Amino acid sequence: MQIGSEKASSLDLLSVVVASLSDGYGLDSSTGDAFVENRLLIVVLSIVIIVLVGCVAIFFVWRSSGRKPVEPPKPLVVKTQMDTKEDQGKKKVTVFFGTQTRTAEGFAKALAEEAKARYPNAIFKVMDIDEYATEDDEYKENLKKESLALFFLATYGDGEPTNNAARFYKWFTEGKERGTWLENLQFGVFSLGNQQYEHFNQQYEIVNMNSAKHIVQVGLGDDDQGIEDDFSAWRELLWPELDKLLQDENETGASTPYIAAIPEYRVVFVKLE
Ligand SMILES: Cc1cc2nc3c(=O)[nH]c(=O)nc-3n(C[C@H](O)[C@H](O)[C@H](O)COP(=O)(O)O)c2cc1C
Repeated sequence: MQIGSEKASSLDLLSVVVASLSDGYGLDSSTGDAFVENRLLIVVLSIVIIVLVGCVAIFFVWRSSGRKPVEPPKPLVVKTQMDTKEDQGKKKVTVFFGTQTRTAEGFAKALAEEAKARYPNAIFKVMDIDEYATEDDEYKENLKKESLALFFLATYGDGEPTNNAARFYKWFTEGKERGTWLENLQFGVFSLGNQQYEHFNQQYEIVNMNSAKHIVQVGLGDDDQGIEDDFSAWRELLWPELDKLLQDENETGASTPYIAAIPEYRVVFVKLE
């Protein structure tokens, strides 16, 4: 074999490599020779593998270049109740909740459900206060459009807001000109807390806006005593106020939504022959 020769072919080189490898692994010289003799087969196999790998690579390049760039998913448009035609002209009430362990959320939903039955001509929308606005400016723009809102806000730590109300709290307490754009907003607040804490129920203060009007006194829910009862008592104060705001003039009373169906009878006298 002409290793030193300048004309040594690549096949010779390969044979040498295979032969030296076989030596290194303790194969005897006859086995090594067998490898060398089959070098053509090895080279052919190598070429086949290289061609196959190349084809696969070309296929993937072709496939990816032929495809349209992946578009980012379109934001999910949530069809709110306000979007439908039959809802237009109806009065709208937004029920916000700021919660950590979901008590406030449960109260907000329970109230909205009962209110829907009482006031079929109004729309009640329950909102996680964090999801109400993605940008701080959106709070202002959205709140300007509200006319009636109910807030269920729990207090944590040293009178701090819940995580989902923290952004709203920061924006609201740092805001300067809220007086002007909240002129049209009427609202009610049910605050959730526990009197064992020093800063009992402080969160309601964040919605204690000057220009906006409380439709009902603030409900102070005390988790230490029976917050469900506090909620029920506050609800009873709320309904008469909502009656005034949401009941149609021709409605007799929202507290009696059930109308009994009275069957009609007709008496027919039959003359017997
Ligand atoms: C860790 C912790 C801290 C709390 N801090 C306060 C507080 O500072 N003031 C208060 O009035 N209540 C405080 N509470 C009571 C909660 O506000 C009360 O349990 C409320 O009902 C929880 O409402 P949520 O389930 O909607 O989060 C605290 C409760 C926990 C567990």
